Amino acid sequence: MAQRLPVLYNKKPCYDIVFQQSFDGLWEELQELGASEKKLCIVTDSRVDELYGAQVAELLEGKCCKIVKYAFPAGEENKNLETVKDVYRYLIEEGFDRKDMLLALGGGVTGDLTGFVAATYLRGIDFVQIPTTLLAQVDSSIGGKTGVDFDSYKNMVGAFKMPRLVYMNLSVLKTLEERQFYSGFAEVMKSALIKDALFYEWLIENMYEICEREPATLEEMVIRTCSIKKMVVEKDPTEQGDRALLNLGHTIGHAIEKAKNFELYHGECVALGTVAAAYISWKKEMLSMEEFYEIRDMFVPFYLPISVDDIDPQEILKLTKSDKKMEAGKIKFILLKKIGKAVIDRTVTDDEILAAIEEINFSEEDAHE
Ligand SMILES: NC(=O)c1ccc[n+]([C@@H]2O[C@H](COP(=O)([O-])OP(=O)(O)OC[C@H]3O[C@@H](n4cnc5c(N)ncnc54)[C@H](O)[C@@H]3O)[C@@H](O)[C@H]2O)c1
Ligand SMILES: O=C(O)C(=O)C[C@@H](O)[C@H](O)[C@H](O)COP(=O)(O)O
Ligand SMILES: [Zn+2]
Repeated sequence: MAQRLPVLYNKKPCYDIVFQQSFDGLWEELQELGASEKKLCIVTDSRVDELYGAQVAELLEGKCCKIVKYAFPAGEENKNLETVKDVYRYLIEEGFDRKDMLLALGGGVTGDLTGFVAATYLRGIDFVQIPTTLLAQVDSSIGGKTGVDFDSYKNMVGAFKMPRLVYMNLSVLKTLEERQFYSGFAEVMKSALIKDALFYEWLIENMYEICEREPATLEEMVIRTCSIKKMVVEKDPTEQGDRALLNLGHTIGHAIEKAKNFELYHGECVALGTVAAAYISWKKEMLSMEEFYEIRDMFVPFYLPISVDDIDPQEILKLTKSDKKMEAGKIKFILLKKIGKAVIDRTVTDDEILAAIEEINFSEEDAHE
């Protein structure tokens, strides 16, 4: 029996998150959304297409009006308006109208991009999230933040657009590359750090099983992380307030992602940004020194970086201040009071940011320690 978490939007039931171990239950779920009468377009990236594209298409073949597929080249560098335009053109050629539906099959790049196409094509068309990376399962497929990068600014153009369904086949996590798996784990850690100290303890206790990708452990981990995200986005769907807590590690993280030209993955940059945010929290006497080191060192067994080489602190500062989180000239920073409790802070100074960047700046001395 599939596990299911309903998500509310403006206090009304909006969509379900369905947890399965295969794609077998997908058609049944789509049928509930009237898919028999619709054209469906699977939007995916080249890598996921190779792995799962045919399997998902075959499953839906002959059941809906028409099933087509659009695959774009994998990678963050393609999460942009050019790819969006390519998808629009394909949908027009295939005669998609407002009653039809898009299926985002892939990681966060595919989900963000397809969701944005769904928000804007013909002023809005339904879409379903079928997340296939750990990151997309625990974070990006839920909550309706969609969008693309613009001129290398992260997520600069976007829309809130709720999916009609989030269908997770947890078994696909076994084909993820190590680095991608641990990149997704950074968002798991983030969720525990901002909201759930007990879950954080559980992650430590289950470290071995998580790294081994033991299916029952992964299932519990994904469901618990999704429950945190559900709780946050239900209270504040359009980030007027506390949803910003989900941005822990992202303020400096997005700056590093851009500065490194997407060489480092999103979750890796979130890990670095979280260490920096925890450092600022310690220096502001919000977080104890012990907790700072505890948080920093917790990333290490999950192969996540806690320092980065070849960065220019002044450039990172500049990029941090050009992210979307500026309000009336002040950066909205997410800091930690303790493990399991984050707060929004608007008092972080340039010097505090620079000191935090220095803390994560890899130096020759670190190499000899
Ligand atoms: N909308 C949100 O709330 C939200 C939340 C977090 C992150 N994001 C965004 O998500 C993006 C990162 O997502 P991501 O880390 O999933 O990256 P991604 O979508 O680029 O996927 C990473 C790589 O894994 C491959 N892949 C996907 N599923 C696979 C599988 N099962 N087996 C093997 N390979 C597979 C992909 O082809 C790709 O090469 C960033 O753009 C970030 O900004 C959005
Ligand atoms: O869902 C949210 O809200 C988040 O902030 C989740 C983040 O993990 C995600 O990376 C998001 O895309 C960041 O949003 P942005 O508005 O800072 O671009
Ligand atoms: Zn993120």
